[in-house]
Amino acid sequence: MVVEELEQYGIHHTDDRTAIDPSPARLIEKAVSRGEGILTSTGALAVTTGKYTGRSPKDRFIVDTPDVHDKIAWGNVNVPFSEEDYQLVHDEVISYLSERRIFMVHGIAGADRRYSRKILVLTELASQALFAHQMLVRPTEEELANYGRADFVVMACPGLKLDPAVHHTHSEAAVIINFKERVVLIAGTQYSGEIKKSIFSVMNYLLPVEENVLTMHCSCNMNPQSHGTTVFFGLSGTGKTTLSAAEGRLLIGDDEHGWAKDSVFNIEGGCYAKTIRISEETEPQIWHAIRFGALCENVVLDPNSRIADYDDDSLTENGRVAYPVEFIDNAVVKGRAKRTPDVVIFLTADAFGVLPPISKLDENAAMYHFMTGFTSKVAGTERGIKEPTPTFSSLFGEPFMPLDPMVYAKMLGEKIEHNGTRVYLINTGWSGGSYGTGSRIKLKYTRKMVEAAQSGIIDDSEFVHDERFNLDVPTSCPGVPDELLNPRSTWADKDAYDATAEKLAQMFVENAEKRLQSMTPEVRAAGPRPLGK
Ligand SMILES: Nc1ncnc2c1ncn2[C@@H]1O[C@H](COP(=O)(O)OP(=O)(O)O)[C@@H](O)[C@H]1O
Ligand SMILES: C=C(OP(=O)(O)O)C(=O)O
Ligand SMILES: [Mn+2]
Repeated sequence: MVVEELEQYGIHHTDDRTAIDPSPARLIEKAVSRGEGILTSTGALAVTTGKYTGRSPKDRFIVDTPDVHDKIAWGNVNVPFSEEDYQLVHDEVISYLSERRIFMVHGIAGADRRYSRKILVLTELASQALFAHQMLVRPTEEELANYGRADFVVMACPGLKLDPAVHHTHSEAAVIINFKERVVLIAGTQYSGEIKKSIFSVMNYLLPVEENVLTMHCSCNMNPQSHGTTVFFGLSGTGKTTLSAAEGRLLIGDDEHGWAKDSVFNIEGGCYAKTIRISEETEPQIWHAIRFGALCENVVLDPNSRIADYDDDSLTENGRVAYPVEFIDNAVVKGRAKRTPDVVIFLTADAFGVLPPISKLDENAAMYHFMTGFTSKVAGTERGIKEPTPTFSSLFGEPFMPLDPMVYAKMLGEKIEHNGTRVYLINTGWSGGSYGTGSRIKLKYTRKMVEAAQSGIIDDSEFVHDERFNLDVPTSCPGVPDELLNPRSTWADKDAYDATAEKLAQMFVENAEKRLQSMTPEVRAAGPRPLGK
């Protein structure tokens, strides 16, 4: 059976210890007995991932085959890889896996079964199999019995180091997506984020092209009474995971969703939260999800008590924990809502400390900011990022989007218009100065702003128009000090604020000129307008 199944994917397996869909308990026992990891004091499995503790965008490739050649937005993000080189790496991966014990996880991407795809993950590590099991949508027994051939196969070999001179990769690591063969090859990196984000990239191609479903880099939660849903777009570190796990809301998912004509659904079955400086007080739900069945990556433990020190960044700022959605008390285990989002929130973490913490966007401003995707990358999630770095990333997720950004932007624009969705821009970044002088806006205040946007009460505030950023800013919000809502008032040095704000407004304009040629004049006019002073 196993041998036959693997043969379908070209693996002539000789090791009879292949493990098929072991339970989390068995995977954890295996991982511990093989020395892959240890248990934390709360029962989570803890591993370290070596050199790669974050995603490695320079090592990510898409195979340039004729069927996708004209559809992919090739460039720095979607880097082409030749079919010949793919074959070389593929053969290497196949012979590597053929000689080893393999862990197989039959998973699903897409909680709304009308749009789901079967994803088979093959990995050499029990701990990565645990990750795949907890992070993908878990098939029912019936679905497992009728699984058949997978739609996509992910082969993860963290221990296989490639040779750039031979394999024409960027380094010893590579993540290579092949839409023709329906295979993802991962070599040389153990950071599990590569598994989930490569599957996301695959879905970001398949669902818009084959199903007319908009895929989004966002979290999603629901009002338990009205069932109204909110999606939170945002690049890494802006607060998707943190803010979607909220008291009094039902969690749908923390990172990847589809928006169909009559539903919004999680692409995954688990969450992948940052652990750095987490506290029980500010993030209680995530805190309590760090338990047996969860996988911690690069979290520092006391050698004897095995108590985690979440403040210790000596391994990385990007410590993580992966857990199934049901580890959050109030999760929608089915992973979908039978209605479309009422509220869209764009999260940005502005390290300049000059954008208002909340503003309301009309349709044109929503399109402008979706196309622009401004934030500051925080340390750790991507290799090489050591401190907050301003960046523009279309759709708040360019690294994962294989198609032209306009494809997704048009779909979102139509959906927002059709649904009458309210859109807000929320800055979870700095206040009272830039990174270094100011401080990060307090999570408790951001949560209040999110609640006010969700309930709509924020719309009852007075609004002032910030001329420079061209944003409508409320002057009050329940539970938030008024002065916090106007960033200029939080800076002691007003001249410094003006100069910094002017610089950022100018960066928006330059970005639009360079990268967003396809914006309509109305959309472009909705962006920042430097005051020239
Ligand atoms: N005001 C705030 N809003 C959101 N997150 C905040 C805020 N202040 C600090 N943080 C921290 O920033 C990080 C946000 O990361 P996360 O929620 O994992 O983002 P994402 O899921 O978008 O990558 C968390 O570590 C959180 O504790
Ligand atoms: C896992 C990731 O996602 P996020 O930081 O958005 O949670 C990542 O970007 O590697
Ligand atoms: Mn996240």
